[in-house]
Amino acid sequence: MIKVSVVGAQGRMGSHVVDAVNAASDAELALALDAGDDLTAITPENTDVVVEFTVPSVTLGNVLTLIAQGVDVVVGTTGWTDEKLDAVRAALAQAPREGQSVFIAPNFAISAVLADYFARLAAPYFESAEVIELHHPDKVDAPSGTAIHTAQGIGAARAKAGLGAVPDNTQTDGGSRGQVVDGVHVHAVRLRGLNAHEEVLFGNAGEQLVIRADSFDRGSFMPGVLLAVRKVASGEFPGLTVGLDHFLDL
Ligand SMILES: NC(=O)C1=CN([C@@H]2O[C@H](COP(=O)(O)OP(=O)(O)OC[C@H]3O[C@@H](n4cnc5c(N)ncnc54)[C@H](O)[C@@H]3O)[C@@H](O)[C@H]2O)C=CC1
Ligand SMILES: O=C(O)C1=N[C@H](C(=O)O)C[C@H](O)C1
Repeated sequence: MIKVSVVGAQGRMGSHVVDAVNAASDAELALALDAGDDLTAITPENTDVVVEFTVPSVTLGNVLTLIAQGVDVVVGTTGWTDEKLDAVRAALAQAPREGQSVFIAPNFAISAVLADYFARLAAPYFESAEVIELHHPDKVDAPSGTAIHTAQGIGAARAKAGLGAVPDNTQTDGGSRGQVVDGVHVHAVRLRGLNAHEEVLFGNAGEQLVIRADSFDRGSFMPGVLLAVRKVASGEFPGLTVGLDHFLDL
């Protein structure tokens, strides 16, 4: 049995993870902690893997504390920058247990992971590319971590293919052109009734490709979370891994 603790256990995602762990035949719930709880209660004696779904402003601190506690961590919280990822790598290099793992996924839903993957494949073939993400209005960050990751992937694929800047003759902009991430415009919609959705638009003269992923329910993230827990617990992924695509045979 994999002993799993959940940090952010009272949140929208954390509470689903608690239920998913309780329902899994190969995992058991250890501690379920939330804001104000002492994370040093989590130790290698009671926990193999911690699942962390909190808020962008606290996740790095939580992950550093958990690394120092000697446990593996699966992170779904957004807000990760290159600097923060470097801080995790540095902490892992000093970790108390050999082969400790941290896994961070911008998105655990298979539809979103594949949309992101397909977007990277398509990117070299189109002059224009834009990303639209659409979420529930209780989300605290914009654009979504997934949209940033998708735009970064498109930007890297365009650069590798030698594509220049996307065509755009906008002369005035009050903010409607969105946030530019690695040369790709990213737009965020917040609408009651939505959960988590992303559309990637590619354009050439006379043609368009749209890749869309819709997550209608938070249950859609749980198979990916449990897959990550099992992969991390296997000990085959020491160090920092980012993205569920690493665990899929793509
Ligand atoms: N990677 C993925 O597939 C997904 C990622 N997310 C991301 O997960 C994060 C959480 O999303 P939700 O569950 O919707 O948010 P939420 O606001 O419902 O839950 C966050 C929870 O974290 C708790 N918390 C705050 N500070 C804490 C601390 N210092 N220590 C422990 N717990 C603390 C809060 O009390 C709350 O219960 C967001 O960054 C969101 O973007 C959301 C859905 C899927
Ligand atoms: O806050 C959410 O809900 C989600 N957050 C993640 C993100 O910002 O990409 C993943 C998914 O989009 C749901």
